[in-house]
Amino acid sequence: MATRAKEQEKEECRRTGYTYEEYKRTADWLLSKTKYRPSVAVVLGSGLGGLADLMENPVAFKYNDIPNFPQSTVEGHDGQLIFGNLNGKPCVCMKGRFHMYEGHPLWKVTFPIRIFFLIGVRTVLVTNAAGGLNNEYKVGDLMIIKDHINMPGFAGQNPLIGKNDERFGPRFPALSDAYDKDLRKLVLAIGQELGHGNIMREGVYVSLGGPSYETIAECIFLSKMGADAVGFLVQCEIVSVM
Ligand SMILES: O=P(O)(O)O[C@H]1O[C@H](CO)[C@@H](O)[C@H]1O
Ligand SMILES: Nc1nc2[nH]cnc2c(=O)[nH]1
Repeated sequence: MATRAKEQEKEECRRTGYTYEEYKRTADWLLSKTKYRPSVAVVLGSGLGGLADLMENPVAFKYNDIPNFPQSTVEGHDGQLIFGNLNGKPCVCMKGRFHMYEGHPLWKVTFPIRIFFLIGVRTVLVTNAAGGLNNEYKVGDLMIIKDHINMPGFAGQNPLIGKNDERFGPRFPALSDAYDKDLRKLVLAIGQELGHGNIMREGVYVSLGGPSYETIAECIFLSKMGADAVGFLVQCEIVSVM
């Protein structure tokens, strides 16, 4: 690797985040390239990228082309940010997300959420492929997250570590209502209306760092702790802006 690139990588590792101006630069770049001004963002996890193909009049940006944007390295995560209309409503979709196990620090994993905030998004729907822990769940069930257990947080890994910028939220955000009650009710009601009531669940998501999946002993432990499903870091995306 060239010396300059190496130096840049080291510098990135030393950081705990971008400056507000750096986030703003990315947000302004996107706003200058599209006329869409979405208030809703959807993060599409493994196997769920197909939703972006339903967007009308899409305007797509490869993550590589967006200033400061991290790169997707996981199979099935396309690495595109797509603006367009979903059912007539302007939305922005992330086709592919970032994970800690790819080597990204958490402030980079959550980078797009701060960009969404700066472009005017106020509702974020986060999706992900997770492992079921609740014995009553079946393969293919859809669980709405009502609360989470942040295991990496117990070990000092949190996207909010570092100097706090109040423009993104308080130093100590309360998480007793991290997942909007009305939105959860709405998703359940729509699921039922569409005839999917039999696969709809509401539960607690526990996040681990990955990439190795859980042992049987770990699944028993996580389930006893109160978790219904397990995956690799979704909730940290939620808390990066409060
Ligand atoms: O939907 P995504 O974000 O890819 O998440 C799930 O899928 C990947 C592999 O199973 C893991 O990252 C897991 O958390
Ligand atoms: N951590 C984790 N992620 C998953 N994604 C899909 N299945 C699983 C699983 O069993 N565990």
